[in-house]
Amino acid sequence: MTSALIADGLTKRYGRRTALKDCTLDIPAGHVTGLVGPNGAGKSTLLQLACGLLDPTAGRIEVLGRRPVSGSPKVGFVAQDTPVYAGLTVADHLRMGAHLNPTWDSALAEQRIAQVGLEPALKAGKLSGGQRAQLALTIAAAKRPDLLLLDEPVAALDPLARRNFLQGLMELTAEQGMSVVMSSHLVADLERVCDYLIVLVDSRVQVAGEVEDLLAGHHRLVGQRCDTTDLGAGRFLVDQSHTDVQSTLVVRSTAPIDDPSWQVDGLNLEDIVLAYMGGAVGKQPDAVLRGNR
Ligand SMILES: Nc1ncnc2c1ncn2[C@@H]1O[C@H](COP(=O)(O)OP(=O)(O)OP(=O)(O)O)[C@@H](O)[C@H]1O
Repeated sequence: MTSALIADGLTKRYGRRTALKDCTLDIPAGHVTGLVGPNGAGKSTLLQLACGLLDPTAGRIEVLGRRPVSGSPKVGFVAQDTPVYAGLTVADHLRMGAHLNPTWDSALAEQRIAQVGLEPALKAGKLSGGQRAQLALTIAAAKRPDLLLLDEPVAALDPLARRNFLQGLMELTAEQGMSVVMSSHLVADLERVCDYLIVLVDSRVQVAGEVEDLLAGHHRLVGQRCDTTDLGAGRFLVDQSHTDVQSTLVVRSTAPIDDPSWQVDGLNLEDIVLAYMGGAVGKQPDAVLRGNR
């Protein structure tokens, strides 16, 4: 199997509101994928379509080569509010997980609970946000899924708890070789753990690809004020700002830019994400938009 998730023209509408529009993706298996975008961009909707909690309005989605089915043992899902049963203990959660999941790995669950310092007899309602997130991750991972979907798993965590959570996630992916798709607003965190990135803005995928390729393929160009409508073949404008004398462009390019009229610098992942989130893509003609995908 080579794809963890394929979407083709995937669209989800709630009544008249479009949450996801014409989304086309092919996420290779074995990656930790970051899903980033502003509030309301459609991230949760995409994850819920991927785990079978929602049905598409139009288009197609395939997860691990099949149409998503809610409750599949091959797919683990941790929802945005890391739901746990307040009246049940940590140990009760593990017993329930074992009862409900044919592929449950008790050793993994118990080892993780001990490792992250969760007291088995403690009721989940008494756990902190970070501990709840660790419990939810443990339950999802102990299913030994091939794909783990995490909806803003670290949003409520302090920096130390976040680091511990992400460290735990990296260990799990290294040990189990599973694919992960994780939404977050914290791009610096995603940069540490993700090797694939999707930027979703206004219900549309603006860019998706291997982090390494995105870093290599995006450039900041600074030079004399210019007309940006013609950047040349294979170059696509992502964002632009101008003063009276100077233009600063963020450009995606299929080849290195070797042009003495520009000062060309690399970008980090956060720069790239911000360029797409606040950038010129949505204001460009269709031809340029298509080129960006
Ligand atoms: N059950 C629903 N009924 C109606 N509209 C919805 C529903 N769920 C989501 N939406 C709308 O769909 C759009 C996408 O929402 P979604 O929750 O997928 O965004 P998101 O990127 O996850 O946002 P956030 O970063 O704030 O969690 C939003 O405009 C939202 O208001």
